[in-house]
Amino acid sequence: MLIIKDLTRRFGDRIALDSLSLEVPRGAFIGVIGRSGAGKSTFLRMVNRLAEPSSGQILFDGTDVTALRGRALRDWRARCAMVFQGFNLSGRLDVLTNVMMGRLNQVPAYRSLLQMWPEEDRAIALSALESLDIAELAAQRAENLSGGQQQRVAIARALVQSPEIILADEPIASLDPRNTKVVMDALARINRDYGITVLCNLHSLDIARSYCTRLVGLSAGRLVFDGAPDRLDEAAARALYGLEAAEVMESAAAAAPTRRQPQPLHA
Ligand SMILES: Nc1ncnc2c1ncn2[C@@H]1O[C@H](COP(=O)(O)OP(=O)(O)OP(=O)(O)O)[C@@H](O)[C@H]1O
Repeated sequence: MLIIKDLTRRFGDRIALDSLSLEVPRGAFIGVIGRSGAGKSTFLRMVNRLAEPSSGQILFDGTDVTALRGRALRDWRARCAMVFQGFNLSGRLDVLTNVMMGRLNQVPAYRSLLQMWPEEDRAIALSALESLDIAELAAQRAENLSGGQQQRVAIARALVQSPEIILADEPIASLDPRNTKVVMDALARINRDYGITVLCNLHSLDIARSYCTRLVGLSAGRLVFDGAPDRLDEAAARALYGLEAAEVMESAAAAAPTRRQPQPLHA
């Protein structure tokens, strides 16, 4: 169980996240929604400790994550893998090496520098690529892939960390609708098949409602909604999206009303 207690982050006078408290059970698929600047990225980055809280606590299975230092902090970062909007791959390296980078926590640094990856890590990386249906891309340079393929490589890299949580920060923001579906289906499948908790920042309410089992809505750093997607009514949408609420609700209603079942990546 991930427990967030009164988590707050200030940047000077500005409060990016304001006393957020949440309990996230294992295996949840949570969509973090809200307008630009609501505090979604700041929240996810603090869970991974890429950003430091100004106050408050993050607990995971009883461990105080906010107090971790050194090796224990590196281990935590391996247990809650991040997936970014911009993929963060090394474009000139091949796909397999990019994925094996996710094993760095388990491999001495000199081995990765010398490209001396243990056979076992190669096998783990290949198997992660297979589970995302992109094993045939293993030898290609990452920069030659489409956005959707690159994001699946980034998800494979997250998977080989054997994480308990995946923190996906706008993973589909730069993708077209087809690749959006491929990437969201991949996250849904990982959540379902491996029981990995997923926290996913999303701009699109339509996508959030289709894929997530619970929505956490932030507005100006404060929690204004926490519940099942079908409980997000017009009043909650107004609290989240202000004047744009009607527009956002309309486009979400026009899309599939029920939670999408993940489809095979290449049906
Ligand atoms: N490093 C920083 N320095 C100063 N202010 C920051 C910094 N990072 C975030 N902020 C501010 O904190 C607030 C929350 O930002 P955050 O990026 O978490 O929002 P968001 O909901 O993820 O937005 P978006 O959807 O546009 O990515 C914003 O007002 C932002 O300007």
